[in-house]
Amino acid sequence: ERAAEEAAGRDYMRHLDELMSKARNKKAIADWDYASNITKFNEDRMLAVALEVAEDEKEYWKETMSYLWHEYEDRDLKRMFEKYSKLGTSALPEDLNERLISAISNMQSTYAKATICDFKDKTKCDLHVEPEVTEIFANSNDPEELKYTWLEWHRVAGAASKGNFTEYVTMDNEAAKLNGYDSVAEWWLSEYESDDSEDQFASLWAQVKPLYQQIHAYVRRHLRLKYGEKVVPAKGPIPAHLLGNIWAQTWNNVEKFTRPYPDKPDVDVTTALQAQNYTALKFFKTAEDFFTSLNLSPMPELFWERSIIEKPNDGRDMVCHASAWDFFDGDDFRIKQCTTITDAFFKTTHHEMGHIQYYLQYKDQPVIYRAGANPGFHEAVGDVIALSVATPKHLRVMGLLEDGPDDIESNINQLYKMGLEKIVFLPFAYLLDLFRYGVFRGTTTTEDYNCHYWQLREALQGVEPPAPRTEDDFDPAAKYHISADVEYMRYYISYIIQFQFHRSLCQLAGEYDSGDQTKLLSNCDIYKSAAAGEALGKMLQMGSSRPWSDAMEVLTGQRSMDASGVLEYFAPLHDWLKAENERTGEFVGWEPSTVPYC
Ligand SMILES: C=C(C[SeH])C(=O)N1CCC[C@H]1C(=O)O
Ligand SMILES: [Zn+2]
Repeated sequence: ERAAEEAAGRDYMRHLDELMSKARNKKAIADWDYASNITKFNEDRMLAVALEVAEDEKEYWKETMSYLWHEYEDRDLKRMFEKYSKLGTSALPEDLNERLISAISNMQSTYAKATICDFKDKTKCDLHVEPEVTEIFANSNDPEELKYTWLEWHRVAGAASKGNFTEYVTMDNEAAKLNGYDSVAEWWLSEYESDDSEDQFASLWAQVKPLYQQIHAYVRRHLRLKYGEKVVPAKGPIPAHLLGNIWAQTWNNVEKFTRPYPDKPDVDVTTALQAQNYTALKFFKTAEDFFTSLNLSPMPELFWERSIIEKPNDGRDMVCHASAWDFFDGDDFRIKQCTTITDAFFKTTHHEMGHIQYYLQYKDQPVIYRAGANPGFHEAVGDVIALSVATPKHLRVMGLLEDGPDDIESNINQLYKMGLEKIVFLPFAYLLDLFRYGVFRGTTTTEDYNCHYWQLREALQGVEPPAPRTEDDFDPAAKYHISADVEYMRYYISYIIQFQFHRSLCQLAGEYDSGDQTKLLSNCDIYKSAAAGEALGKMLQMGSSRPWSDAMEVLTGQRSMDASGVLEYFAPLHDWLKAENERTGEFVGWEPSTVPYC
């Protein structure tokens, strides 16, 4: 009897998979059309399709819940039913779902359309965050220009969305409760499939915090030398506008004037890319070549036809923030990004193509399993490839870096450059969702949004705002993912596990052996390694069909996330920074900020 019931359940799952493939395809097309051309017409169509699909999903859900899947023996069949039992935002009554979708699309539109005036030419007022504001933070050395630009961007893209954000929190929490979660925080955490995920995240931070504090202290000293004691306090947090990035999330743009050994040859990839006339298309073809060198999949024809790889110049409003899209029909996969010819975008292109590669590897899974093993896995794929590309060894193979010394000092310079991207990012990524967990749980109310945000920014990241802040400001929404309802713990996890993946892939490629000092993890390049490619492909093909520990084990032999990969990779830098901060007597850590923000 039960066997017959399970057989009926299996048939139903096959049928539902077909229906869900069509529903998700229809929704993805409407979402793409809106994000790539923000008009009232496209917004209305996106909303109408979302509500129509939500109604269909409600019907499917009723049918799904009529099966006795809790008693099923077949673990895989049970896993599929369990995942389909979570209706998501479609569980909301139509009017509340409409309010939720509108609140998010209003924030997305505000962020995409936000412009500021130029500091030097106040008549030029069409500066967007990409590329103009990003470019100012990459190249300006004028604290006043940086402060002005920082304040303006946070006014037009942050404060402007406070109302919509509050509406979004209320509606999204309602949806969470209808799915059996106390708040959106628990819903987001459920994606990591452990009952102690928050403790795991906290323990990872405890492991990497000492390394972060060392690089923070070193950078603060060099910024103080450059801008003076009045601008950069000796023992205080670092003012957020001086770190080369509008969100202070990665600091690679201060590398050129803070390098440990300035007289060693520079590794300025941006200059080389521009000098060699790289184009956005060449970025994509180069990234594709790395994946095919591992015997992984090339980009399909439709990808090249339908992706948007440069900012359109037809005056349309578009969500420029880089994204990779699965249209759930097994053929249509696209990237949308506003490429500029910089080292940062060269890496972003690999990052986005990592998402596409994951989509391609699991495209034959049932739709319900076409996701990362956990959200961090999806963010790690492209970055793992970029870790190989970023090595001097690989850059020389590409002709982007002339031959130079492979001595200790050059290696410290290289590790420092990588640390400004990978170590520095960890507290930022961690705190962004610590902030939102507090908001969803109600421990942070609308009266203390900005205060709690900056308390976390000071406590974990050791940065402070360039000027006093009040609750009329709403600085979190000045970051795309807060305005676009994109969970962010995935990036924190990615920046930890990508080093576990990199270490295993490097061992498979014969590029790394922990006992062999001549094979540094930070100089490993897995390019053309069939063994590495095969192992990576096997993990990616699993999608979310098994708990992420099983996927992690397939590639690394480990079943848990740990910081041993990142600590091993940066060990020489950690030692060097400790010695250097002792030599200069730099205070490690930071005293409370004197800038009022609560
Ligand atoms: C490139 C993407 C799209 Se998934 C992105 O949002 N990233 C990649 C690095 C961290 C995070 C960010 O830009 O904040
Ligand atoms: Zn990503």
